[in-house]
Amino acid sequence: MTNDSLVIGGRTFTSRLLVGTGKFSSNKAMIEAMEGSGCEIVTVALRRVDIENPEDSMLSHIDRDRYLLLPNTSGARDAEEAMRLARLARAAGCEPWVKLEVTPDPYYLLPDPIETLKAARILVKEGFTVLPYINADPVLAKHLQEAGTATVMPLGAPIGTNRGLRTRDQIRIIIEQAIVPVVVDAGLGAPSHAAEAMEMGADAVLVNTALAVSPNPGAMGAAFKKGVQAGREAFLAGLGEQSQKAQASSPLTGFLHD
Ligand SMILES: CC(=O)[C@@H](O)[C@H](O)COP(=O)(O)O
Repeated sequence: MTNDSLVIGGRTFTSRLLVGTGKFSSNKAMIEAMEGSGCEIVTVALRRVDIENPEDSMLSHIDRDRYLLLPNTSGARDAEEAMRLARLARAAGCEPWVKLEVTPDPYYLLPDPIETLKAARILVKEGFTVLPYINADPVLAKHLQEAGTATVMPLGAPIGTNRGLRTRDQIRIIIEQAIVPVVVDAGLGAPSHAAEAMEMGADAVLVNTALAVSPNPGAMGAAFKKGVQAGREAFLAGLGEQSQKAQASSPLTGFLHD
């Protein structure tokens, strides 16, 4: 497929699969997953790394000429904390891009819509390219886009649950109304989940846990890559409508367009 690039914040990407770097058993496993997936954007939790230290044991493994490092504010419990982390990353020389996550509830890790919107408005004004992680709420997604976020990132299911597209109907509305790329993030536990999101018209997906917990992260990354590509190609090709009633596959009349 040609000329089907993903544009986020004015930058063009070939891959529609973003990868998270948490929970891997080793840096080697993380790199294998990244390479297998063909991703171009990797997100890193600012709380887990020493962003100011190029020798940081995890960061030093990521080739920044090859991957765009997308700092995330995972662990932030309110807007202030998230903004502090984002500014810290920029001050340390990272690109002014941030995956904005505000998750006050440690049990379900569901994002706080009010604090996320508050932080997004301020960070956009400060010149950040903001990619907010949200529950699959179409009204919130609209507010964020109006505030100038570069994407919206609705969750398929809570982080780390591998439960797939539990929020399917809401994501469908977000996609229908979106004016920025929709990146389905979190809970995608199998390549088929990623394919389903892409078939619906999502612009990209972000996956971490499914790769990190696989005994073979490189192969799982490659499997997700294929799932994303297949879903995208099916979306562009145009899927048939679903119906309740059976419709014969071999009608007795001639070709539809004779
Ligand atoms: C790494 C990251 O950004 C996660 O917060 C993200 O939401 C991924 O979720 P999964 O681990 O469920 O793939």
